[in-house]
Amino acid sequence: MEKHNILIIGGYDPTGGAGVIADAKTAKVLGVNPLTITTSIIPQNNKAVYNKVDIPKKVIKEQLDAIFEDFDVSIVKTGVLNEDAINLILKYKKDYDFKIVCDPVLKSTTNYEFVDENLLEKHVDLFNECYLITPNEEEFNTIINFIEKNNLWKKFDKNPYVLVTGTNDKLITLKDKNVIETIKGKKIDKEVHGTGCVFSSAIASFLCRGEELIDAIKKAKDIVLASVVYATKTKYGYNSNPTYINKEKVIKNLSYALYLLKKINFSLIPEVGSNIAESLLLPNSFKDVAALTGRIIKNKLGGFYIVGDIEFGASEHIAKIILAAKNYDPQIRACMNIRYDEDLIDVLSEKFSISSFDRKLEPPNVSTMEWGTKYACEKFGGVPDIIYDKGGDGKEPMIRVLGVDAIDVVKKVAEIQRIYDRM
Ligand SMILES: Nc1ncnc2c1ncn2[C@@H]1O[C@H](COP(=O)(O)OP(=O)(O)O)[C@@H](O)[C@H]1O
Ligand SMILES: Cc1ncc(COP(=O)(O)OP(=O)(O)O)c(N)n1
Repeated sequence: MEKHNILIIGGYDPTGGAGVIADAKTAKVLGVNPLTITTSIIPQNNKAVYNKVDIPKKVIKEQLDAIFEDFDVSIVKTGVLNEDAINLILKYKKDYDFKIVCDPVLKSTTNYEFVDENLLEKHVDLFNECYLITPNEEEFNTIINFIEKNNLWKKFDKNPYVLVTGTNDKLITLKDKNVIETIKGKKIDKEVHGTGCVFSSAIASFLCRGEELIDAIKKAKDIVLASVVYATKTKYGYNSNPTYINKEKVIKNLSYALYLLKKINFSLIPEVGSNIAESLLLPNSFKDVAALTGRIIKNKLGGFYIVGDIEFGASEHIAKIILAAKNYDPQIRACMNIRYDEDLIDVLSEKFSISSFDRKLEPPNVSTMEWGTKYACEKFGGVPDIIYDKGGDGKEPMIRVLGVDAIDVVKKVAEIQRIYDRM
């Protein structure tokens, strides 16, 4: 029987940017089986929420009965709820041993109020039974003020964890509010629909996989950051896109990229050899970048050898290009250096975006790759497909191909090789 079942109970956002669809996408990306119960249909998009139609209590109960009759559920993650849904969850909590992660969605990013004071008081009954509550700072202050104003602390005989979310997230317990841990984050300049849903369902999913709470939160932070970086642009905003980029994914991409490279007659190999690298999302150092421990080098038969293994921290040179490029486009995580050819560059401009730097302009005491990549990206106004330089004292001219992952880079290299072979 499926071990990792998470039951998501929340509202239905037809765009999939938030609500049970966003939660289910997140759980699925994390290898957890998403069981979902819809409490209300909420027609909306990134411009506005247009309605909220509650599902009848009988139908919510039938969904619960059907699931618990056939599945073991270790974690229940809640989003937009109504009073009937809360009463049923509390009833089931008495009969089944599951932890509740509650994302108290009081209002939407587009300022639609999901919860009035009567329903907020009902939420207080639920909070007491939660393992973790994940309000953003505004929701947290609303909840605490409401409990204080209505003298509702007497309803709490338990002390649930609360993660007050923001750029940095603060883990406390509800009653004594001592800070247990602060989880630091990176803010991307983008307003994305559904980040609260993705974050809380990612935490719930990692808990479902057996992670301890603080580890689950830290790993979920990477997921929600990726959901922002890879968010889907819509007419009025961005929809969250839960994405899991971990070391396993990076190594798999590089392995498949090398498999593809062996399928082409790759001959654009520089004297110093080529390397190909891919990083984790928003790498902090070359240790977050995987590459070949050796090189791709020419053999005497006009082909090439792939020397070494794929390891994180294996290449500082190519890593510096990716580390610099990420500041211009966080989706660019891969790069490969190939042989420079002047005639080729002229032709490539018809198919690829290109920029360059001149080593003669390099300031003293800088990393050439870091300075050169920044220079080329500034000149281009982003990250181009290709960055080249014509070499310098004892330095071979070089073409560097950049992309969203190693597979993307090798596909570009294959096209460049086809163009070169036709010249
Ligand atoms: N633009 C962003 N860049 C990076 N992280 C973000 C961004 N937007 C939201 N997050 C993260 O998603 C989580 C939930 O976002 P938050 O704004 O706190 O809640 P909500 O979206 O429910 O208002 C937080 O950990 C926050 O850091
Ligand atoms: C059905 C549904 N559930 C949750 C939300 C909240 O989404 P959003 O407004 O983007 O807020 P966060 O998920 O970022 O807290 C919704 N709009 N619809």
